[in-house]
Amino acid sequence: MPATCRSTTRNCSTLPRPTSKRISMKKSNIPYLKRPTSVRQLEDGDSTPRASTFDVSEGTSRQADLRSEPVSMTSSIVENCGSESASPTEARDIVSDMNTRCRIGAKSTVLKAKRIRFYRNGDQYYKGMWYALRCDRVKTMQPLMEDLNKAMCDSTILTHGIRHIFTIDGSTRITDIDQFEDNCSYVCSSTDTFKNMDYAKAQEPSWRFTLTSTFNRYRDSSMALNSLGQANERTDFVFPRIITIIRNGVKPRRVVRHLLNKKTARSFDQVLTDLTDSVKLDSGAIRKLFGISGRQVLSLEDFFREDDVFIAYGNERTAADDFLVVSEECKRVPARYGRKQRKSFQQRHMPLRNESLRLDRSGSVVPDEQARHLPPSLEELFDVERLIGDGNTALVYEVIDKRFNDRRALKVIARENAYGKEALIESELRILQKISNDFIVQMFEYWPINGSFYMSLELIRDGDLFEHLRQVGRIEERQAARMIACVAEALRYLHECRIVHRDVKPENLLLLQDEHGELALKLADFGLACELQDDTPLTAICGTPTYVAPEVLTERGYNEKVDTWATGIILYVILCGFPPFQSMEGENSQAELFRQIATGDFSFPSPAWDGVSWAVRHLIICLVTVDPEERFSAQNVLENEWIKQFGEVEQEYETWAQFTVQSHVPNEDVEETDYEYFMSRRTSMDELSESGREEFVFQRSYS
Ligand SMILES: Nc1ncnc2c1ncn2[C@@H]1O[C@H](COP(=O)(O)OP(=O)(O)OP(=O)(O)O)[C@@H](O)[C@H]1O
Repeated sequence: MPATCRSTTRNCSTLPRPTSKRISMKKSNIPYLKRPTSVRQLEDGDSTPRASTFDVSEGTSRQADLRSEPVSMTSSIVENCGSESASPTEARDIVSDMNTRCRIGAKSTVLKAKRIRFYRNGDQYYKGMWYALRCDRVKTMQPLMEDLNKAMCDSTILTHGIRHIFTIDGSTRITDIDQFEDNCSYVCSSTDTFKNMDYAKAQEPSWRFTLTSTFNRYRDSSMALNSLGQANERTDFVFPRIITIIRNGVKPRRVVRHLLNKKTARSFDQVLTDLTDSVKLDSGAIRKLFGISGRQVLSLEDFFREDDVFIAYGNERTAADDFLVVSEECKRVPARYGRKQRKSFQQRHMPLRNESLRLDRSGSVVPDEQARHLPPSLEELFDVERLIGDGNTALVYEVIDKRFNDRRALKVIARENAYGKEALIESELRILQKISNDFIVQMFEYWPINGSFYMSLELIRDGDLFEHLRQVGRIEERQAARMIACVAEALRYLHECRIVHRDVKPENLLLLQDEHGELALKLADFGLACELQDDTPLTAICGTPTYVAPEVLTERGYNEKVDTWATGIILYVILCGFPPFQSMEGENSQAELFRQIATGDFSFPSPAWDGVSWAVRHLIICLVTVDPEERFSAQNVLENEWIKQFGEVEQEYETWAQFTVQSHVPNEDVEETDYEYFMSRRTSMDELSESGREEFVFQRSYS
């Protein structure tokens, strides 16, 4: 062995993990050789791998190298390797690799390989695989087939293995190794039927018409239709709809919510691309989608049928078990899946805890025990007492801060949930650091540790407004006025600071007793909050369906007024126990819900609203106003007579309010029973809020 090789071996084996090894190999104009498939094989004395594969997908620069230079060994690899660092295992592999190359260099100096590209029969999405065929090593078809089978087949692609190889035009079947020509492309197939297509024009799945299981059947029509272009795709059936995508894999699986509407669903292609980005399958692009009912998604319209929960696959196989939603996944999947169905929904009721729609903060499932285990540096500071809150992305614990012997809330966003959302979490932290107000939950400290985030917050002991409502059913006007004043105070402060909360809802309003023993509220969860820049309207679609403002859905651009819309919805809900906008289960509930929100069409049905003042109805109308310009601001709320008088206004004001409300809501069906109201409005729980558990239904009496 030449001296250079020996010294290389010694240097490489002592080096830690590489950072630039691959780059230096490229610089040396050596084609990018994959590590020999088996180190053992080399150590056993078979000093040269039969052939090395070149995966085109690994980078264009490598392909360029491959095409421009013949396979040869130069001492520059050896020298470059000496400047690298490698982990012990990797270093051993590198050494074997280098040894192999050096010995090759020593023995034969020049190795000429044929550079051949292999495609998969009928796979328009496969960019091909380069293969360096050294005829002195691969003398028959059998070892070549073995290599190709290893590199190109799996349980879903070419499942029967490669049995036939064709020239790129299908004119000839290759039966002898000598038939391969340098710089030519070939097609590998399991069957003897060649599929004629333009293999060189490989592209990522375009998703227009077909997916893999029906792939072959539809391929030709798909390609023909693709050429018609996106403009021809029908979208007249598109309406605002939230779909839930479950990533296939080990349970509990990642669950992602996605809003479809005219803007986000212009084409099947666009939806699949967006879903690929947010679902992040290990295997790359989404290639198959099935509705939870088992129906495969083959077109844009399939997203708007009865299924709104889908399982996403790349190249993985489907299994019946994938369609069963386990309990840890249920909290992010609409209630009707995996939970007991409600038998009756004849009365309107409070929604289930509402999940925020945050396209860019879709969470994953992290078991409580996992998040409960604090890192050592925090274990020194806190004793965890109990879990007090379970949000979309965070778990909140009551803890004792040992430094001050004081109770705090510790909000934990586990790494699994924080992954990819760091910027948003940091924005939440930035905003929380900036603000301080009596009506907002205070953050004291925070720690980003190993990808997880921990926030020490003011502890609010009496739970949240949602749970309170669940217990009491409805809140009387005097109390409601105090509560809404708290919300308005918090919002006035935030809006003055040019901050929009974007997720005001009962679940994010924490309860405490003020110094007079009255219930007060503090606003929490700034996970969706953002700062307004100049007068630029916000456009990101987020919020919670029951409370979301129409301008968010219609994507006209919005500002801080989305928070006062939500305040109006909350005021309505706390006074009667159900939200103003609801849609009927069994129909396309979200579409109906969003349609109602967009039109702002609601009323005060009897008997739930009997006995509720006209003054507060007037305030609700001023808040639940479709035009944000016309809608009350937080300041307007604080100046409102009903708020200022704690729900007990003068008769004169009440008479004026009655006149104004009745002229605004001329067709109010004051005589309706709940059931009649329900049927006439064709409303029910929206997809996110519908109750799958009886205990979440308000036990209200309308006497
Ligand atoms: N400071 C606090 N004191 C007491 N309980 C709290 C506190 N902060 C949050 N909680 C409880 O924990 C729950 C979840 O907290 P939070 O809403 O901040 O989590 P999240 O995952 O960011 O929420 P979301 O589901 O809206 O994304 C709240 O609904 C509330 O019940």
